[in-house]
Amino acid sequence: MITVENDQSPIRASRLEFSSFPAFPSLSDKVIPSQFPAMAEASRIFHSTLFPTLSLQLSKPCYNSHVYPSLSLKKAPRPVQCSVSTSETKSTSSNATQEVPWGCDIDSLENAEALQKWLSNSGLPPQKMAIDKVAVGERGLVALKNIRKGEKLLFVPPSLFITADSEWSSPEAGQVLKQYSVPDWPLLATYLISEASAQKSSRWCNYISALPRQPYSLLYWTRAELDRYLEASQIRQRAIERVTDVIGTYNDLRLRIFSKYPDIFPEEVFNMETFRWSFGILFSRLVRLPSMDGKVALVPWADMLNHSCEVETFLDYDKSSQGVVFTTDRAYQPGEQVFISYGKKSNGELLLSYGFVPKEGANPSDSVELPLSLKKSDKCYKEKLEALRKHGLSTSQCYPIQITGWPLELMAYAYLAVSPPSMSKQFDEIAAAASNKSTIKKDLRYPDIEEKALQFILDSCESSISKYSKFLQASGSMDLDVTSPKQLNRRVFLKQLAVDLCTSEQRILFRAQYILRRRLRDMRSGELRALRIFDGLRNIFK
Ligand SMILES: C[S@@+](CC[C@H](N)C(=O)[O-])C[C@H]1O[C@@H](n2cnc3c(N)ncnc32)[C@H](O)[C@@H]1O
Repeated sequence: MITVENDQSPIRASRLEFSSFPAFPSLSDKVIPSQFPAMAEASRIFHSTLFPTLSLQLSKPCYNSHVYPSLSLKKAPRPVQCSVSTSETKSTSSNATQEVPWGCDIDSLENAEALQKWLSNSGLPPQKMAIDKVAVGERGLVALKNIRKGEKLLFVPPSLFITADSEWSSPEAGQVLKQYSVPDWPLLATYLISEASAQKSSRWCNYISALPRQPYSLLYWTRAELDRYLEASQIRQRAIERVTDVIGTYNDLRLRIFSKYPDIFPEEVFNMETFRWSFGILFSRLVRLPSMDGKVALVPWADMLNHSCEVETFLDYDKSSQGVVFTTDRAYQPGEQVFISYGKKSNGELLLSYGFVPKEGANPSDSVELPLSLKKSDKCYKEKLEALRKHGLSTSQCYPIQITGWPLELMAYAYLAVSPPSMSKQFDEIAAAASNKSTIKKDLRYPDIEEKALQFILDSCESSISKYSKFLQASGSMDLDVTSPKQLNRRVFLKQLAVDLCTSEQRILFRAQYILRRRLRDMRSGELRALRIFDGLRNIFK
């Protein structure tokens, strides 16, 4: 989705309290306005609606993989099994080459003119921008006139939104899905395929023809590509989970609904490839509109805007003008590309949903997931695990680190990991502080084990850093083993994205490593000084 309610993203930590380097104060519960509701929300949909079993599949839960309440299909209370092979199966290996028979290549302006014409005939007011080829994002909206800072733009009326309430070209298909109370995301994914297959008889024909034939997102990376290029990054696991969710969603729809109505949902049209496409479109273009009670919608025209980490303006429904708008936070001159923000997302999240990585250092919201684990050899392993489980956590947790700090929950987890048996009475309190769900005081201090806790985080950072270094060193010689030029181009492109991501994630870890080493050095030299003073005093008294 185009804009995400980033802090509430299902994928990313919600409501983390960050402690910043070097003083560790906490910034808590900063809620950021949402625009392109993207990927994050999708995962919430999967986990919370159709597929109650999915969240249980995570063997190594990331920090908030479990935050979504579960709702289920009214007519299908039985849990759904999603079987996804983690090897390079047909469904994942062939996805790089298979394309749907609609949409277009976005490196050209094919179909863009027809889209603009259709939009103005369908109620889009005259615009100060037009679709054009751009340096960032291939196609985008470019200013036709001077645009002032603080100006409202777009005004896309609700009649042009695609929502869960939109009319179907095939009313029977819509009725069946409503009868099964299919949640918004799978419903919209099915709707898009249904309308695309209706071609000219769909009112969205011009819109669909201008959508990318193959949206950029990690949904289109094969399992082998994820393993090869993203081994060092936790985003690999998130991408696998997302692919699993999409395949599970499709299988669930097929088993429960499509197979019962083969005339309405023929497999030639409603299949894994078309669902990969429609979910790819939703992940990269769906908008969540806070001023419409969080309704999700595809908003033609608005979804031609590309993201910039430097702007802080989001799409939303404007009640006074009754349309989707955004307010510019800077001026634009004719010919300049106009940007919005897709939300405060890390580079990994941008790659996951939108298929791009911002330039190094350009994203102030960038973060990296640091995995932490309890040691199996810990004398209190069982007790600690119990305390963690009680608070919805596991022996392995990922916490996001930013260039400016890390969440207080991470420090709490580290305290728990290094706490000795004599602290067993505090395990519960510490585990609660390590969870983003609990509201208890997070800023714990245990001076006796602080050094050990910091060393534990440092060790985890260094172990992650070495994985990134290994990949980055090896990446230079990768990919020379392909035979076709097309395959080579694709690999070089994916590898570059992975190198950019890994470089940015490693950079954050280097910063954390520096801060941790400095703190440990200061603590140790302080201890040494105290010891010397103590020895000095002892000698005097002798
Ligand atoms: C909502 S669409 C924006 C319109 C899109 N460029 C098009 O031609 O259809 C989101 C997609 O635009 C591209 N995009 C957006 N912002 C970008 C950026 N800053 N850098 C590179 N690609 C970007 C990505 O392909 C992303 O999946």
